[in-house]
Amino acid sequence: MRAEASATDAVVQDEGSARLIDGAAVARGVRARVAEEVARLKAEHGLTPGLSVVLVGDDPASAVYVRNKEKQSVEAGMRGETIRMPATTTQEELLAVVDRLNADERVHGILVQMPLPKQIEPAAVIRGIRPDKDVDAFHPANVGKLLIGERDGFAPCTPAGVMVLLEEAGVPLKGAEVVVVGRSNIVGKPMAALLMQPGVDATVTVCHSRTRDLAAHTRRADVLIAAIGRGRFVTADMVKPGAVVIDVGMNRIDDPTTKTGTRLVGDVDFDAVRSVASAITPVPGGVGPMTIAMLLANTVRAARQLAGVADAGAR
Ligand SMILES: Nc1nc2c(c(=O)[nH]1)N[C@@H](CN(C=O)c1ccc(C(=O)N[C@@H](CCC(=O)O)C(=O)O)cc1)CN2
Repeated sequence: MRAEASATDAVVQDEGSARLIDGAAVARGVRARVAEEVARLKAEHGLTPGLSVVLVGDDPASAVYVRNKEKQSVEAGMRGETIRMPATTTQEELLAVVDRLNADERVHGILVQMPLPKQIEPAAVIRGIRPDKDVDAFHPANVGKLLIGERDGFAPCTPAGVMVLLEEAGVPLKGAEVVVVGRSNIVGKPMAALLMQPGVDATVTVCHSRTRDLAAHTRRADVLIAAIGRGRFVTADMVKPGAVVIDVGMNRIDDPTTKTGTRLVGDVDFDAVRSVASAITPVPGGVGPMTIAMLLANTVRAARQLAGVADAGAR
């Protein structure tokens, strides 16, 4: 199966402003392809892909993401489970659970939800997950494989989702100037690696909080990817007219006009940038929904690889 599922209605256009890249619609397409592949694996190989998510503590946002991961994996026909552990869990206790999942043949994908409580070192937990079940693709073995282009590893879900959005929106990348703002291990760095892959062939610049004259870099971008974690950081004057703008940010800000008193904004000043860009992802409804869709796609691939079943799309 190819994750680059064909989705209808990926792009919506309003007069006089940038096309909206509809991540929710593209994610639905990816999930539909995942469900088809799960049905095939069950029927032809008696194989049910299994995803186990571990949630430590009671971060309210994490609880929502984890619930959606289980719900969407079950809807796709997979075996989905959530293991909930208290906020007082020690690193050893968490590693013991990870070890059990590593050894469980019904489990093909393991994910430990981030952030973790302070007493637990995320790097130690990530290293504890078997690389061939590491569907988050945070393990150094998968990071390395991505960088050197070994295709049996996994790509992290959020940047992999951005690649699918760009493809669905028909954005040309070969030789294009792509500027990534943000250098995190989860988004910025793997995003740059995916864009540099042979066959994609973008020219990539990675900027960050210490970059001198950031706007001089961002204004050169044909495709600008904002992943710096600061609300509405990218303003209209930082964007080249006609650029494609992908907003990976998710920042909750106070808004007394809403029922909850807060609102989600991206790293891009959406209303202003929309009148300069040619296409843009909204927040919410842009990159966010792709994260879980790509997690399901990675889990199906893990199941296939662990069982030695060929990719139907590659036959
Ligand atoms: N182990 C991991 N932990 C975390 C990851 C991850 O990929 N692996 N990413 C984020 C959280 N996350 C998934 O875990 C995630 C974030 C956002 C969305 C999403 O669909 N967002 C919606 C808006 C949701 C809202 O209203 O709050 C959107 O942007 O439209 C899905 C998954 C950190 N932890």
